[in-house]
Amino acid sequence: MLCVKNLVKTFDGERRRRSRAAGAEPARVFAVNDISFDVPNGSLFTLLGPSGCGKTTTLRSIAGLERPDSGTIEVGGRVLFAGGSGAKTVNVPANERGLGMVFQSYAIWPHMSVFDNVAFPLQVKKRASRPGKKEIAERVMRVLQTMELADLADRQATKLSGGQQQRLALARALVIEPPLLLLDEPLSNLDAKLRESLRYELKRLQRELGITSVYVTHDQVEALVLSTSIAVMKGGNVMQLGRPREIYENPNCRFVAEFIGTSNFIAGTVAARENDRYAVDTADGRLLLDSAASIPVGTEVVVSIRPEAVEVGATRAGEVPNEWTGKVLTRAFLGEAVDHVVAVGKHEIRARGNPAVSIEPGTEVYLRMDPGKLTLVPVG
Ligand SMILES: Nc1ncnc2c1ncn2[C@@H]1O[C@H](COP(=O)(O)OP(=O)(O)OP(=O)(O)O)[C@@H](O)[C@H]1O
Repeated sequence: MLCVKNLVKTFDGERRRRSRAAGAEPARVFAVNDISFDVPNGSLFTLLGPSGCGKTTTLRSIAGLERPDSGTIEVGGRVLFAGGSGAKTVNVPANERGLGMVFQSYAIWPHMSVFDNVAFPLQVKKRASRPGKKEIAERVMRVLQTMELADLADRQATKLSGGQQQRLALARALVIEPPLLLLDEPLSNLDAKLRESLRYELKRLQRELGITSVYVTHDQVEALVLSTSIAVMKGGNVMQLGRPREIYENPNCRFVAEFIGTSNFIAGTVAARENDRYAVDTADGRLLLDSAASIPVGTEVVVSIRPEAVEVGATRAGEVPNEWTGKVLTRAFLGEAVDHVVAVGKHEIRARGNPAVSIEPGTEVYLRMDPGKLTLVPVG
């Protein structure tokens, strides 16, 4: 459905004092640095990354609100942008791209009712493609029902709660039945509880309506919950692209592992390998792990393990791989889980588990790490 190829977007950077004196051109900032991705029909694709990584610029380029330096953007086979050396330039204006957009600030029209807010994008269509009054009313009510706002159709838009206003913004984007929906941090202005419930609602809607969407967020949990696939961005580049579980369980670099959740990192050297079973020697003992990666014996690596994959026990299991002895340093109750930070030699390892297992700091414990849940991360 959406195909982005070799997209580059630069901005004028800050002029350095000395180079300004010499009359030099300001340096260019590569907000988006040659990225490519495809979003299949009906899926929700997330651009995830820290502030300034280029996700909004990518989204705005797709929307037609930013003019890329080069690359191509196609939606459903229609070229919306093509540019760069040698290419014939195409740049369809934003209002002719027919895409749905929802932004962080929901920007509903305050002087209108809920119904009129949603009807407006249809009423202002060019005469040839504008639906009749009856059809507009039907389409508006259908989308209001989906968003569970039908009962509030006559209410003035400003007299809605934050969550209802954001649902209204979504309804307004959906009513034009866009081939592609662009969402830029649509939940970030809401409080934590509402954000969570709308997250699930969005997922349900996306599934039911099968809308192809591009979603921008810096919230890794939101990305994991909502997405069909995720592109993790850093400094204008896509560091890893994959399904949520793949990215969470098999991060391809330390940046992704750290960004997508709290991981434990244990440095070591590959000591042996037999098929997919690796032995990695670390400062605090040997770790056995399964990986399909092809890494030669002698390579320095980092082993990553999620806190929830580390089991803490007060008694020794024996005869299991990766059982390490340590001492509980701290314990934190998180409601549905308990975190223990355990000192093992040089390492401090975080374990997250069932709150039924809560162990006093100072206690000697046994950590068990399942070889299938350890990930080899290339150093660097
Ligand atoms: N209009 C602009 N002029 C100059 N630099 C810009 C402009 N817009 C963005 N940038 C720069 O481009 C880079 C990418 O910005 P972008 O807004 O795409 O990041 P982001 O990942 O969406 O961040 P955030 O989550 O904070 O919105 C940043 O270094 C930013 O400072």
